[in-house]
This record gives sequence, C-alpha cells and structure tokens, in this order.
Amino acid sequence: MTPVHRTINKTASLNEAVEIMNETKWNIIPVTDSDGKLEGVFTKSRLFQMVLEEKALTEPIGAYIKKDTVTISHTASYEYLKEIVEKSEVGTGIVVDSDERVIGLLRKTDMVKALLRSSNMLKEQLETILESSQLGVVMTDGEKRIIYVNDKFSSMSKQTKEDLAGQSFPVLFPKVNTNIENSSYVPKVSVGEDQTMLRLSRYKTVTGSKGMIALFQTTTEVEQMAEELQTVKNLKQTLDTAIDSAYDGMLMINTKNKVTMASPPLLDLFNLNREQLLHKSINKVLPQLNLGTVFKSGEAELSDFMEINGIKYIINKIPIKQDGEIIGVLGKVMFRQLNEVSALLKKIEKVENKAAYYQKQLQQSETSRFTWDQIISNDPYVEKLKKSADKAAKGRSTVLIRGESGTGKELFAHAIHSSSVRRDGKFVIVNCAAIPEHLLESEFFGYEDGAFTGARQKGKIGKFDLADGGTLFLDEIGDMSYGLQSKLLRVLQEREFYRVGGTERVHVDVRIIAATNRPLEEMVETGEFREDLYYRLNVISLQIPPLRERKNDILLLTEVLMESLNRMLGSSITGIEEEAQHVLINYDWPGNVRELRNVLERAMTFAENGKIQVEDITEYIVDKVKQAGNGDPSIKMAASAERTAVEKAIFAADGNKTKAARLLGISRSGLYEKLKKYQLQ
Ligand SMILES: Nc1ncnc2c1ncn2[C@@H]1O[C@H](COP(=O)(O)OP(=O)(O)OP(=O)(O)O)[C@@H](O)[C@H]1O
Repeated sequence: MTPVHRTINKTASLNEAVEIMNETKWNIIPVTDSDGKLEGVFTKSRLFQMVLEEKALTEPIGAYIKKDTVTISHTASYEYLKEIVEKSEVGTGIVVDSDERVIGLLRKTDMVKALLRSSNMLKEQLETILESSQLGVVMTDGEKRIIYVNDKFSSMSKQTKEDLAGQSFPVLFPKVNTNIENSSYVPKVSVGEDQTMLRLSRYKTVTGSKGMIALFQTTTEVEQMAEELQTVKNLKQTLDTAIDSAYDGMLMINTKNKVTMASPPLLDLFNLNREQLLHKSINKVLPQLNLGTVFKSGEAELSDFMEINGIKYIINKIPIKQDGEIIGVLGKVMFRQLNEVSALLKKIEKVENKAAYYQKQLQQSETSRFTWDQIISNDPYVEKLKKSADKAAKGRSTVLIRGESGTGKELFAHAIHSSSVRRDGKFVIVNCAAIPEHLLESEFFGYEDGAFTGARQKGKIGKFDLADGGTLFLDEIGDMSYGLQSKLLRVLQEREFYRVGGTERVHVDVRIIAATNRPLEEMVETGEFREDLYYRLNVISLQIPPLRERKNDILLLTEVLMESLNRMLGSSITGIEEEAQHVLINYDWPGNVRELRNVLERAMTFAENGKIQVEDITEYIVDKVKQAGNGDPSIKMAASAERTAVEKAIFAADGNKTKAARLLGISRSGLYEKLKKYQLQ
C-alpha cells in the first residue's frame, strides 16, 4: 500500500490537482470532505478531459470527480484482494481505516504482489506438511504424468524426485485402475519393498483438466497402529473391569469439570444412573464432592466425613497428571466399613479425652481435689456423715474411714483435707496395698544419701516428709504389714521418725486419715492388725454406707456422673431410658459408686441418640437384675430397705437403742430382733 498523506476536496482547482499528481506521481487523488471521509477520486483521465474541454487552471475539479471508487478496508483479507484483482476493472483501490478515513492507495500491481507472497507462503506450508507426512504423496497432471512426489514416496519407491517427475502413473502402477470418477481405495499396492494401501482421488488442475492425487500408507504402519489400538482397547477393558468391580466408588472428571467415568458403587451410593452423570458438569450433578479444588491445589486431598442417606463417606481426591500437567481428577469415594472406622475414630477421640483428663488429674495430685459439694447424695445418713466429717476436719485427730470398695472413702478424705486448716498443705496418698512390703518403709520414711549401695545413691524423700504440714491419706490400711504397723504407730505417737539409713530424728506435723474396707476388729482378734494402732486410728470413725443401701442416690449420682463423663469423653449423652433406670436401681452394686461410674462410662460409649438404653448396659448387670427379679424382688427390696432403716436410726440416735427404736416406731425388743437378723450388733 502507498500511504496517502495528501488529499484534496471538491473545491480544489485543476491547477492544484496537476501539482499534486506531478509531485506524487499518483494517477489518482482521493477527494475527501471536511471530515476526511472519501467522496470520490480525481483521476488522470478526468484531468485529460478537463484539458480537452479547455478548462481554465483555476476551474474547481468538483464536477469531474469519479464517485464509484473501489475502497478496501485496511483489514481486508487476501481472498478479497484476489476477488478485486480478478473481477474489478479499477487499477487502484483506496484503503480506508475503520472510520472510513483515507490512509492509502493500493494499486493492482501491489495487490498482485501481496497475493503472490501469500500464495508462496501457502505453498511452503503445504510442502512442509506433505514432506513431513508419513503418507507417500503423488500428484499427476491431467495426462496422468507425475508432477509432484513427496520425500516419503521417493524413499518408498527408491527413486529420486527428479527421476519420478514426468513418469506416467499408470505405467508405474499398471495394476491400479486409474480410470476413476472421484476417488477409489486400493487395499494392496507394492511400492518398492513396501506393501501399501492406496487412496486415489481426482482434482481439478489450473488448466481445468482432471489430475490425480495418490496417498500411499504402508500396511506395517497401519498394522502397528491397529495393534496399538487393540492394546489400548484391552487396557481400557481391563481398567473398566477393575473400576466396575472396585470396592469403593470412583469418579473421574476432566479439566472442564465434566464427568468422564463413574463406577457402579458410586452410582449406587448417590442413586444415579450413568446417563445422569457422564459428560455432565460435576458442579451441577455432584457439587458436594468438590473435586475441582484439586485443579487449584495440584495435590491429593482427603475430605472430611460426609453423609448421604445415613451412609458416611470420605473422598480421596487424586490429581491425574500427564507430563506434569493435571489433565483430570480421580475421586475415590470410600464408604464401606466407614461406620466402623468412624466408631473407631470416636473411640480414639474418647481415649484421647480420657488421657487428657487423667493427665490433668495427675497434675493436680498431691493437692486435694474434692470438697463436700462434690460428694453427691440426698441420703440423710450420708448428709449427716458429711456434717460429722466436716466437724472432724476442723480438729487434728486421726480419722478412720470405713466402707466397701468404691463407696467414696478417698473422696471423703479429700474433702476433710480441703475443709481443714491444712488445706494449703499437701494431700499425700499412700496405697498401702499397692506398695511391695520391702519398699513400704522407704516409701514412708525416705532414705538418706548413700543408704543403699548401687544405683540408689541419692536420698529419697518419704511420704511423711512430703505431707509435713498437710495430710497423709493411708488407703487400704488393713493391708499394711504387721512390722510396719509398729513403725507407723511410733510416728503417730511421737510425730518423729528416722529415715532409712539415717541417724537423725525427723520431726513432722502430719494429719493422718486412714481408710479400709477390711474388718479391722476381726483382724485385731486374729492378730493380723495391731490393737494399739487400731485404737490410735479409730479416734473418729466414719462408716460410708454401700450404694445398695441408699438406692435413692443411684439416679442422682447417675445424673451427676454422666455430666462429668460427658466432659471427659467429649460426648453429649443426657438421658437414660426407663428400663435402663430400672436396671441401675435394682442392681446390687458390689463395687458401689466406682462400679456405677464404670458401667455408665461403658454405656455412654455405646449409647446412640443421646440416651442410654438397657442394651448399652453391661450384660452381666442386666442378667443379675433379671435373676433377682425371678426370685422375689419385693421381699428382697423390703429386707434391704428395712436393714437400711435400722442402720440409719442407730446412727441418727448416736447408738442409743431406745431412741433408735422410737425413731423407727418399733419396740426396743423389736429393734434387738432386727439387729440380730441383720447382724448389726
Ligand atoms: N458420693 C459420691 N459422689 C460423687 N462421686 C462419688 C461418690 N462416691 C464415690 N464417688 C466416685 O466413685 C469413685 C470411687 O470413689 P473412691 O475412690 O473415693 O472410693 P473408695 O471408697 O476410696 O474406693 P477404694 O476402697 O476402692 O479405694 C470415684 O470416682 C469417686 O469420685
């Protein structure tokens, strides 16, 4: 294109036009309006016309403008130029921009040059394609003489391109029928040593005659491709079978988020058929799976637990990569046995909570942790017991707590310490039954540096030392050896002791609370327990009644224990069904509150829907209650209640039998009978 920097308007004079033509050597000048838009052209022939008509040089050119111009957009295609070159008589086109403003002139020679450039480019592209093709390509003219072959055909036929040019195709391939209308397929044609398949087609040459294009494909290549295709088919078949029989649901999407594969278990789980899923956008059909996130992260991801129709599932999302690029995502939906997995996870969570709970408790050891408020009971006897114990706590006397295992003896000991003046001192627990005999002494009194040879060179602080200024709780005192009983007695009497291997007296200020479920009186009689120690310990004695004798406490304790167990287990079980309540009330509870707590913990682990049901309670307890019910439960219950009433009356009357009989509304002799019956004397 020749750029146009000068135009004229229709008022311009002939003289002006001549000057421009002379200066620019253009045969045509674009005429524009005041906006620069094309109005027409002033051509050399119009100039000659004005001269012939003897127009003055000052004459305006307006009347001689040629209006039917050929305009060409600056973005015009080669196709359009070709059309102008072929069809238009006009020698020069005016190039305009998108606002119709004149920007250049395009002469026919320019157009032809441009077209030539483009067709050369096309030719080069075509040749590159043909030369790099795996097909042998031959072209003939209308006389079936070869005018072109590509490299592949030349190498197949083992002849140079120059040798092949001009040869007659029917002579070269005498067995091939070349008298065809449009195209034909010949399955077996030999080219050199190659067996080929031939596709023959007709095309129209520039001269209008019908030439031929022959495409040769070697059969070994086709066979190889077929083989590869078969392998791919087999692979696909294997993959399909594997996916169909896979245990988990599987689903694949491509980069456009379209589902490309879905396995039967997945269809079952989401209650969909293949048509509803395949080729559909995952964001529309199963948005909840969120598979698309993997395209962003590029990493495999595992989802949280999800739930559909009561079935829990998790999705493993795996990116499918090819040459480092993600080309899709595989979603593995695992749902079988997940309920068990989730139950297991729940259990693990509970165990973790429990561990944390116990850890906390451990941290708090050596300080008392319970007060009277935490001893739960609405039994009047226990209430009175708490009051007495609180009074005892204020003094410094030794307290002996009696009661069956799990009745809360340790709890009482804690509360006594907490409400005593020693509450800021340590609360040290020694379980006399748990420490081996030979270690008890050093546990109690500690030992000096070098008291033992070997590893235990360094001294050790004993429990008495530790509890100085505080309380020493001797649990299971009935299990203490006779020998140690003497030593303990001495410390209780003298408030002083010697460390093992030590020569110095150690003075301590310790409050002793002892507890046992053993019959100390009998043990004194049989010589197992020192009588003097018994009296020393038995200054204030508290007898905690077993749970079966305060049945009213069972449901109250259940409620409170469930609250603390919920905190410990991280659960939210709040209710207990009536039948289950019945079992708890009617069971004998030989392990007392501790057993109740354990039974509840187990039941809460299994409970569903926030309520404990009878099935959640340990089987042997339910069986026991049923067996007892088969005897005469009402008689049993009445007897138990009577025994409790007698015990409570005696306690409330501070052992005064006349007062107790009055409280019970029976005669003194009647009371004696009952005391005998229940062996309470
Ligand atoms: N009245 C109560 N209120 C709340 N919890 C109680 C009560 N009595 C006992 N418990 C709980 O029961 C469990 C057993 O209590 P504790 O250890 O005090 O019993 P124990 O009589 O000392 O048992 P053992 O003789 O076996 O050592 C503890 O978890 C305690 O918190």
